[in-house]
Amino acid sequence: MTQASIIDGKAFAEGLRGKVAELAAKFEPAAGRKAGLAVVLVGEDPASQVYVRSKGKQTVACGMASFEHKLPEDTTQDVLLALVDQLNADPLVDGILVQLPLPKHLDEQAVVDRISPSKDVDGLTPISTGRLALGLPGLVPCTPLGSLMLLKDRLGNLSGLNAVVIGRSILVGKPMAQLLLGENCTVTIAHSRTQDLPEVVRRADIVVAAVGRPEMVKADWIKPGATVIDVGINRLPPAEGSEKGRLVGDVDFADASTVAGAITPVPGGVGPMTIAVLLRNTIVAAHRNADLALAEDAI
Ligand SMILES: Nc1nc2c(c(=O)[nH]1)N[C@@H](CN(C=O)c1ccc(C(=O)N[C@@H](CCC(=O)O)C(=O)O)cc1)CN2
Repeated sequence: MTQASIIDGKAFAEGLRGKVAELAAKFEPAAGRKAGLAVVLVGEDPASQVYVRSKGKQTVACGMASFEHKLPEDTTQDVLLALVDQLNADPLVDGILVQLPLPKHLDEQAVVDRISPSKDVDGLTPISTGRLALGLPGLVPCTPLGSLMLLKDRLGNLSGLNAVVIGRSILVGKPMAQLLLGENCTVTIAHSRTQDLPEVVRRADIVVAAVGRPEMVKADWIKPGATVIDVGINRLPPAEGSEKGRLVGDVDFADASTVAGAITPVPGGVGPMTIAVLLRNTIVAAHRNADLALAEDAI
């Protein structure tokens, strides 16, 4: 039985952060200030708190300024929009990220829409989304861009490959499909209403799973030798006697590894790329905002 090679997102992310740090070190004397990232967290969601803490630490470790804004769970839409306006106007802030999901009473899309496109390091505003769809340069959502970087590093040219993206979220599925289309893949977006999903996935040279259903994709869904990118991060219920459940992806890793050519693990695959690409997008935005040249394709 063959065994898939493991795509090490943690190591790749470390390399990317190293490149960001080099650029940030050169940016500071050229611009007369550090590149800056503002992260907004509303409420007490434990996973979001961990991600936001990690973002702050990694921003500072790369030599950029981190501005953290923590708001209570009962924050009103008006207060949140006023904070986004304030960050849009702040010349020390190059990138703004509102951690998702927001508490249910808030209108997520309206908040994202308020972010200035020049500071949209999450790539979620209508302008960024439209530019991606048109194939124009812009800021691209972090998880899909990180997944594409891993794919290109593993496979080189993706042109002509069949890609199936499972999931159609704004954060991952849709932008991922656009990025793969931009690489001349033949792209299928599968979702909860797709008929005979295993059969659709079996045609794919590249599978990107982003549905949020623990270990849904099995070995017999995978074309032998396919490259599998697992975007899912699901915490299983804790086993008896332990406090925390195991973290698994949307792909049954042990099972799919017997058929795939290469596969990302969870943890240590796509997850670490999400924050590394956020830092990459921040230094890119900083150069644009300060009118400094940067070879964006090189990072
Ligand atoms: N505004 C945004 N909100 C959210 C995004 C986003 O890109 N923009 N993505 C996710 C959460 N996320 C970052 O915000 C994120 C998820 C996972 C990881 C990560 O490194 N995961 C580790 C495991 C971590 C653990 O033990 O729990 C891994 O996979 O190895 C980083 C960032 C939703 N919200």
